[in-house]
Amino acid sequence: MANIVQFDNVGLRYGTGAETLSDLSFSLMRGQFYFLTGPSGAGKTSLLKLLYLSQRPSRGQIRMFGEDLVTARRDRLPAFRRRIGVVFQDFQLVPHLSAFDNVALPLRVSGVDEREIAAPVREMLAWVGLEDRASARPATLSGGEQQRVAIARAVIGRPDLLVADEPTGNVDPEMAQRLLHLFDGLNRLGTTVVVATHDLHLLSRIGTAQMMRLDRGRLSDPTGALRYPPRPEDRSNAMKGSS
Ligand SMILES: Nc1ncnc2c1ncn2[C@@H]1O[C@H](COP(=O)(O)OP(=O)(O)OP(=O)(O)O)[C@@H](O)[C@H]1O
Repeated sequence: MANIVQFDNVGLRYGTGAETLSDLSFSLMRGQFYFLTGPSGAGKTSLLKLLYLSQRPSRGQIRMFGEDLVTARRDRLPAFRRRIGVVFQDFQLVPHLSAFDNVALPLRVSGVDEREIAAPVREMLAWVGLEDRASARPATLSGGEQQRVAIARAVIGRPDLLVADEPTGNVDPEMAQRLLHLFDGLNRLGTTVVVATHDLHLLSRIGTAQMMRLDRGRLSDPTGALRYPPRPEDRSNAMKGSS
């Protein structure tokens, strides 16, 4: 399995304060599902911001899709971003666009023919239970409805990497289950999925998911599964397991 993201000794500091994230070294594998957990303030959103390129690290190296992000030219970043679907904690819907046009946005940005946009957008809105609200502006939608529009927008372009920040925080358990099913389906098509959540109930739903746990800006990785390169003892354990 190829890795799609690799962090080496990454740190993030906002302004002149202490580091919010420290010594992050891990890789994310293509087609794998990850849950990111940890207490409030541990740095989950900050780590996701590094993943969806809204923050640059203060130190260390990040490789994504085989390229070094830290040294990449700024004009390369939009091309990277088009490969990443993001469900923001505060949704970040475009206020003057309808639910339909918000969901259509990634397809239009990627230059998909206008005649090929309506069907998938309607299908996606139906999946998240909003087929009747296609023409509604975000301000007229409830928090949970806005969240579902945000999710539909994040997944419609079948991104290589999906990053979701508490994507089920505003919906009931039944809808949470349905949305997770959507992520799972996308993951089965090859998208690497990273979901930050406090919802322990969700974690048990994807049996193949790996856990990433942040505590005060550091990743605890008891299994060594995220470590790159593997520690010698992980390598020998893996060899023992395969014999
Ligand atoms: N733009 C910023 N400027 C300064 N400090 C920030 C900024 N964003 C986050 N922080 C600080 O970084 C730390 C980690 O915040 P972050 O939002 O990443 O945590 P979190 O694990 O996502 O929390 P929660 O679960 O409550 O959403 C917090 O102490 C926060 O105050």
